[in-house]
Parts: sequence; C-alpha cells; structure tokens
Amino acid sequence: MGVHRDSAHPRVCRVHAWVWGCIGRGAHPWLYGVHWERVHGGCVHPCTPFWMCVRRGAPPPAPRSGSLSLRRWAQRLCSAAQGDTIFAMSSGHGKCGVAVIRASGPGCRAAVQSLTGRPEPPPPRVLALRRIRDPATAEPLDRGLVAWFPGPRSFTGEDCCELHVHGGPAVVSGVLQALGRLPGLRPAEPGEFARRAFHNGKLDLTAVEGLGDLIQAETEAQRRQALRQMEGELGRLYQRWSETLTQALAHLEAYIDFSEDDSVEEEVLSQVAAAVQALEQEVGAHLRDGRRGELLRGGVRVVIAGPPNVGKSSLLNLLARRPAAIVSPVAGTTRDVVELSLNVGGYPVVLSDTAGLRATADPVEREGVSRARERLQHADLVLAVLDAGAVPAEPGGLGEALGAVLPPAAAAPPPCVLVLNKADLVQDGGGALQTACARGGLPPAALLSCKTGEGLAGLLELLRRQLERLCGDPLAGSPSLTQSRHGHHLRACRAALARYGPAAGADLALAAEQLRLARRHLGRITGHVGAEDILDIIFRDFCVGK
Ligand SMILES: Nc1nc2c(ncn2[C@@H]2O[C@H](COP(=O)(O)OP(=O)(O)OP(=O)(O)O)[C@@H](O)[C@H]2O)c(=O)[nH]1
Ligand SMILES: [K+]
Ligand SMILES: [Mg+2]
Repeated sequence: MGVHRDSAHPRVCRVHAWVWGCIGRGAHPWLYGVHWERVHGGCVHPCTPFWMCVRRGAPPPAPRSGSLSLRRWAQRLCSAAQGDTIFAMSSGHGKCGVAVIRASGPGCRAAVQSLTGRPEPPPPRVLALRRIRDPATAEPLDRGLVAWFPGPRSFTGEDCCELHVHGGPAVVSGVLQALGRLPGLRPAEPGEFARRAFHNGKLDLTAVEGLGDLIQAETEAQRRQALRQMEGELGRLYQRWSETLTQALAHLEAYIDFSEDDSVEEEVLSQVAAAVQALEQEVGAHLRDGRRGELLRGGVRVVIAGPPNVGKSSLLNLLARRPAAIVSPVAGTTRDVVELSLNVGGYPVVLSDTAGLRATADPVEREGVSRARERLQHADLVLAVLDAGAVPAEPGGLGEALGAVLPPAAAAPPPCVLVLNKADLVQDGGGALQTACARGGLPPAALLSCKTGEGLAGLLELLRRQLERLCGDPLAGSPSLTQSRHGHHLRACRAALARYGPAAGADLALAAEQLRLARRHLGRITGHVGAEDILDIIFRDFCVGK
C-alpha cells in the first residue's frame, strides 16, 4: 500500500480534527489509527502518526490494563468528539458596549434554539435581534443580536453562532454560564477556533499566522501585511510553487517509467530542468528580500548612538513624546539601554537609547558603553547623533566623527541616519554643515534641535523613507515571508532544488527525491505536510476565543 505523505491535505472530518487535538494534548497516536480505520475504512491520510507505525508493522499499544476495551474506548472517544462544541468570549475583556460570544460545533443549533427560546435559529449569516434567556430558568439575560453560521460556510467550517450582547460583566458571565450548562458544550482553549478552521481546511498555516499577526498588529503597515497573509496570498504563492514541483515530478517519473518504450520524449528532461531552475531562482529572490516581512512583523530595531552629551536621550524623548529617559548636562548620564516601541509613519520601530560612546575608567559606565556597542551590532538602522556645534563643517571631519560611532565594519554596516543635534547653538543655522553633508559620501543627514523641536519634521520624513526601504511597501509586489520558520524551510527547499541538476546527470531516481524533498519543505510551511510538531507552537500564541 502506498503512503503519500506529500499529497494535498484533504478536508478532514470533525472526528479526525478532535482526535488529532487529543494527540496534541498527549493522547497516544494509536487512537488516531483506530478512528481512521473506523470512519474511513483504512484509507491513507498524509499526516497520520499512526500510519507511520502501521507502515512499520508495529501494533498499536493496548490501553492501560483494567480500563475499557480498546474498541469501546475508541468508540466512546469518537462519539464524544462528535458532540464537542466549544464557546468563548471573542471580543476583548472588561466592561464594553458590546461583547461577542462565539460557539463552534454540532451543538450550536440547539444552543441558539434554547438561548433564544425559539424552535429555529435565525436565517443563516443574518444578524437577528433576540431576547436571550437562561434555558434552565427561562430568566431573561439580555436582548442582543444573534448570528447563525451553519457549517461548512463558517469560520471554523463547523456550525457556528455568535451572540452580540451588552458588554457588562454580569451579562457576559450569565450567558457564558448558560452555555456551559448545555449538554456537549465546553469553554474553548486558546486558539481552538483557529485550530478547528485549520483542521477543516478553512485556513492554511500561513493564513493562521496572518490571523495571529492581524490581531497583534499595532501599525498600519503591519496590518496591511497581516491582512494579505491572512487572505492567503503567501499560502497561494507557496502552493503555486508546490504545484510546479508536483508537475515536474510527474513528468520526471513518467520519463523514468516509460522512456524505454519511447512513449516519452527526451525533451521532457530539459523542460523539467528548466522549470526547477526557474523555481530555484524565484525562491532565492523571495529569500533575498532582506527580512522585510519579518522586520515589519517584529519591528525595526533602531538604535540611537553617539558620543556623550550630544542629546541622544533628548532625541528618544522627543520621538516618544514623553520623558522616557533621563536627560542631564552631565556626560555619561545614560548607562542602561532604554527601549520603547513606536509607530513611525505606519512602520513599527523598537527604539533604543544607549550610553554615550567613550573610553572611561568608571566600571558602571564602561558596562553601559559595552551594552551600547552590543546594541549597535544588532541594529537594523542607526541614528548616529553628533553635536552640530562640536563637529567640523567639512566632509572628512564629519566622516571621522561618524566612524567612531558606527560598529567597526565587520559585516556590512547597518543603514544609518546622521542627526546633527543642538542646531540652535550653531551660528549660521547649520548652512555650512548641510553643504558638507551634501558633498561628502555621508549617510542622509538631518539638522535638529531637540530643545526647540526645529528640524523634527525633516528627520521624521528621512526616518520614514529609511523604514520604507527596509520594510518595503506591504501592498506591493509578491507577499513577504514573515517568519523565520518560513525562511528555514525555503532555504532547505532551495538547497534541494540546487541539488537537482547534478543529481539528474547521475541518477534520475535521486534527482526525483530532491524534488520530493523540496516539495515537502514547502508543504511544511503551509501545514499540508507533517506539521504536527509546530501546531502547538503556532496556536499557543492565540488567546481564548480566537
Ligand atoms: N541647546 C541645546 N541643548 C540640548 C539639545 N538637546 C539636548 N540638549 C542638552 O544637552 C544635554 C545632554 O542631553 P542628553 O539628552 O542627556 O544627552 P545624551 O547624549 O543622552 O547624554 P549621555 O546619556 O550622557 O551620553 C542636556 O542638558 C540637554 O538639555 C539641543 O538641541 N539644544
Ligand atoms: K547627559
Ligand atoms: Mg543619555
């Protein structure tokens, strides 16, 4: 019997999803196999841990002695799975105008009927005003909107309902308790709605990650990127690559099997090679996007650095619009790294203020300087601050002062913006400095006075342009890869594709194996292949009700 672990993820049934969930929570995988045998007559599913053991001929271990028979236990669990309906408050917690309580599972229809006291739920996907009452006592709990989403046209693919009630704690807890008392309903675990949507084929893993990012998004650019990913653009890109590989593999296998009886043309091989090479280049270009998507997701690390007393902490406070860091005329005031999150022109920034860079005998300040240098090593963008009144107004001198700030050019130096602060103290308004900056091969520079705020608009615009360059426009071009997990599998995919050519010269069967390997890595990104081990990590980051 062939086991095609790579084949596309079929729609999975509710029991399957539930049993898989049990395995995730520690139940033994044999349960899965029992269920699969029972429900699907032993057909093969691509992501079945149990199949691996059937394949190796290992019998499933018996349940603990003295407990139910294996068959009865499986039956009981499977029937329990079919009755499993989850509910949770899906809107934020705390007093609010409207709270949304969501439920998913086969018990939803009965739940809506008993809470509204009507024989039928409202028409599908329409908000209906209903009195909501406690089914046990018939006591009215609230008057709210009820929405009924019969599966499979729902977020999770199962029967779902939403109750939009007034957000007072007593109303919400009254409704939640009433739901909990209904047979077969239980509170949802964190991320369980999204997990069910994934298991029912409604979302692939990249879309699940996009949904998580959308909930977390704090800036416009993050929102745009997450929305694109949630709507499946990234998943579709990887899916298209996967289909290209499937096609190449089919041609290659046909060639291996039938070339001897001349029914397959020689040129098939060169066509496959060309397709593989083109794909390798496309994956490479996607990987070379300079961590744009990841930067946008996690925030760009911007480090303020420079000599002591030039106004670095003043700049942090000006950008944050609050006195986050101590400012004083004493050189060497800042020692610890002061970090805060900002939204600059829609881009997320993690801004750090650091100790002034100088040689010093004070051990505490020395530790501060070493922390500053450490931060500089990992910066995505440096704001190099200099005292406009203290630097020579000529390119050579400016370059030298800047060189003392930037990390020694080990790897490529990070992009940098030169901030010439204390412009209010410069005689000619900084004209000579501006000319020098424009002339020499210096990074983009802004004259600023943290004291008067003059030059802030210019600096912000410069900063926004640098961020745009680093993160890209989240709506333009192909979607960016947003997680290091994707990068890992894409690099492995590209490496397998690169091995295809040499292998094809030697042994076509080995070459085909490289294509299978490449496709498996793509499948692990979208969750179509053996993603069991990462599911818990991904869904763990969701809160209850998502
Ligand atoms: N005139 C003038 N004074 C400024 C300006 N910006 C900062 N200062 C003053 O410069 C002094 C040092 O400012 P800080 O922000 O503490 O400088 P720093 O670079 O963080 O100093 P360290 O943390 O000690 O390295 C303070 O007295 C500020 O008030 C400016 O634009 N104009
Ligand atoms: K200072
Ligand atoms: Mg400081």
